[in-house]
Amino acid sequence: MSFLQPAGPSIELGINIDHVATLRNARGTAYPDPIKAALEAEEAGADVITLHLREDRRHIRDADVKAIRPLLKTRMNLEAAVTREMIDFACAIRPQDVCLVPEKRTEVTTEGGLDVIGHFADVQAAIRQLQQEGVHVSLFIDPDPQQIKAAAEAGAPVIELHTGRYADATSQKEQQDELERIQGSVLEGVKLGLKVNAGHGLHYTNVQAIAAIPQIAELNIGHAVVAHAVFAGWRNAVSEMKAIMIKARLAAIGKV
Ligand SMILES: CC(=O)[C@@H](O)[C@H](O)COP(=O)(O)O
Ligand SMILES: NCC(=O)COP(=O)(O)O
Repeated sequence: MSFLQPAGPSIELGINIDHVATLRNARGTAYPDPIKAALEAEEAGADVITLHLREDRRHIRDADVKAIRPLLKTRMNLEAAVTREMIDFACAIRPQDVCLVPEKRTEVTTEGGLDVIGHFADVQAAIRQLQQEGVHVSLFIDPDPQQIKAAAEAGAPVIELHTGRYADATSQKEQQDELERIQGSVLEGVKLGLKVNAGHGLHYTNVQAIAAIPQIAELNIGHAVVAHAVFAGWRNAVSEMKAIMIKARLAAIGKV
């Protein structure tokens, strides 16, 4: 398949359950239960369950990951920082997918992509260690051609493009510029033989343009789905997001 050809109608939804745990942790209760959220999300159409074990354990905890791993019918995408502790933990859990992400203790959320160029040897070693356990490794990077090239050189088969700047754009022009940057980066990634995913800050009215990029394989979405669930219910929030993504993809490739 040429990288200029549409990848097709298929686009997968990874539901990030981090902020179900944020709500649970806020009151130290056992509810809402991230395990229940993961299993119900699968029933509502999620193709992947994404969860980020942060170094400060502010939302997902080790016990959540361990409990959820054997119960999933789909795939687990564990987001982890490039540290000895996290890579060893991920190797012990052996999720289907691990996405290596940057992390700062004081950030409110993941502010940007992993600097693969600046931490090349560590990233490459982490990829190799995880691949020895049969894990598909993804790198969460900015839509930047140099970082994409470095990701391919480091041996990652998958990249996830950070869509935060697109999501946070404060003008139409800025959003359009960011969208074009993402579109160009998707083609760069595909040209290098990478599977290209995307995510961060996507919600029910900004996801369409990203889902419409035909070569994107998977979107990971969390905060907006948890927020919408307050009003719509969890399963509805998941299935509405999936339906919006598929509609946008089919329209983009002329199938509707
Ligand atoms: C890496 C990433 O984008 C997700 O893990 C997302 O950031 C989840 O929310 P927090 O950033 O609040 O952990
Ligand atoms: N990797 C991005 C992700 O998992 C979801 O991010 P968000 O939708 O919670 O911003």
